[in-house]
Amino acid sequence: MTAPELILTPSEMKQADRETVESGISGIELMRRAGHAVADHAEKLVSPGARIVVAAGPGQNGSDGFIAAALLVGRGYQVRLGLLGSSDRLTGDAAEAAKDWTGEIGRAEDLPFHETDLVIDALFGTGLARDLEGAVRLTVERMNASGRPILAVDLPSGIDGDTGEVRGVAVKATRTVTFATRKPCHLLMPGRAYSGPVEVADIGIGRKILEAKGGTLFANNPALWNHVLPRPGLSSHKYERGHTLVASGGATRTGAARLAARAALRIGSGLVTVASPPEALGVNAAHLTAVMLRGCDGPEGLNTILQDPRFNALVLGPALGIHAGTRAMVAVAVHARRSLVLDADALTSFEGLATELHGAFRHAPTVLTPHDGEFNRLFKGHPDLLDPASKLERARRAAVYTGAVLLLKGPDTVIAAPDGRTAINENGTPYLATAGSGDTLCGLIAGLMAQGVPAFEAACAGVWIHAQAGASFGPGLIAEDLAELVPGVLRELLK
Ligand SMILES: NC(=O)C1=CN([C@@H]2O[C@H](COP(=O)(O)OP(=O)(O)OC[C@H]3O[C@@H](n4cnc5c(N)ncnc54)[C@H](O)[C@@H]3O)[C@@H](O)[C@H]2O)[C@@H](O)CC1
Ligand SMILES: [K+]
Repeated sequence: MTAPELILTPSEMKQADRETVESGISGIELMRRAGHAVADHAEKLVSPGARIVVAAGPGQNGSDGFIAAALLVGRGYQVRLGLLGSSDRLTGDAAEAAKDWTGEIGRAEDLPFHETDLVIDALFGTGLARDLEGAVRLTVERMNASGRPILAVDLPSGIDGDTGEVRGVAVKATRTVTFATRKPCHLLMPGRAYSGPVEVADIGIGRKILEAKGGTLFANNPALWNHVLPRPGLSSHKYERGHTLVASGGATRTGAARLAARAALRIGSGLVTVASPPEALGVNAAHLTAVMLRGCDGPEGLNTILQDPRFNALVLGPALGIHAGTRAMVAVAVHARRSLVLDADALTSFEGLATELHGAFRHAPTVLTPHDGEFNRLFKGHPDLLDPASKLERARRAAVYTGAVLLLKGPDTVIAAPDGRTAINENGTPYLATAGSGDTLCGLIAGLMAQGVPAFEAACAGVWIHAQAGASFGPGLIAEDLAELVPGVLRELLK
């Protein structure tokens, strides 16, 4: 089984680095390995004889640049190096690394970015501490304007390693070589777009150390959850595969629930029922076949249905209406302690009332699936949840606050569990931004939970499968297609 891909934050990586040094590999040796990895990668991009320009910063990111520059000269490249600031100010390992370079040290500001075959960006890495301004800013702008291929060392300079945000201005890299693990900025937008394809170089920091210092943040891919996906045995029957209930909106707002229901069925929920307001029974009945239908008049109706313990997973929110009745249905669901997915109107009905959800979901597996707008409305008046610059941090805090798995949607969907585990998704496609796409996602997650998949894994798997299905279709995708594409994705996963 492949191990899940760990993502370490800059400060976690610093600790892993320190621990590795304590275990006997020197700091300068780690830097040399990093420099080697950069040189090796550059060699894949341009052939010996080519011109390479290295822009080095004052910290260890610059040191990696110095070491790579020296190696590349030895391999027959024409290398020019420019430093930000004066070389007299380099200290410790950085001063040591600079000694490898015996060529001229120019000023980073003066480098001929337009007249080179490759730029190596070694200005700043994980030590970026403030926005880029003045001469540094101009240097980065000139680098970007050159139109030449840019290889970023560790991360594109100007991108915040934790948040993926641009600090004033940032290098638009063609590719990035990073060390030991990817950092959050390689997966979170806009950092992901600025990084280009990212190669992770092994510089000898062991998995045990990485797990001890990080261990809570992952790239969302099948290695994280494939082992808990339901694999029905020969003797399984539908009642063992769970029963998902999806609440429908009124007569003119029923499609969302059916999309969710269909998705729950496709992902393997043994039975799926749409709980419909009496006035919408006709329209729902006209469109449902394998999915069953039951009348459900508001919170009381839901309470009655949930007396039957076989309904073990529930979707509330899609087109349900923004009002007190929806809040009351959420309260019924919470009280019934079923696996629960809340989206759309079920979240927006609590606009400005998030305190009512404080700790509310601690007692049953629950997944909340807001996009940024819904998140901001839901947690209005809670700056501690809204203000962190990092999407990771916002999702993590909201998960702890509510006791639910918080799935914050976007091109870089973040899934955070109250216990701290967090994953960042990256297989999304812009074609998923289509009406009803979110309803389908709810159904996938609830359908997995109905089959006993824990909330965090169900949310992660649901997001990934949803995105994979969308990507496999591409242009022209509509939400109705998504559930029909799920079997193809599952077939690959369950091989
Ligand atoms: N385990 C790892 O990840 C390893 C990382 N190494 C490298 O070490 C780097 C981190 O090194 P450092 O901690 O020295 O940090 P950086 O080299 O990223 O930057 C720190 C320096 O930049 C200055 N600085 C920060 N923001 C600035 C701004 N906006 N404008 C002007 N100056 C600014 C700081 O004063 C400091 O001198 C990594 O990115 C990576 O390249 C490798 O050398 C070895 C192993
Ligand atoms: K860099």
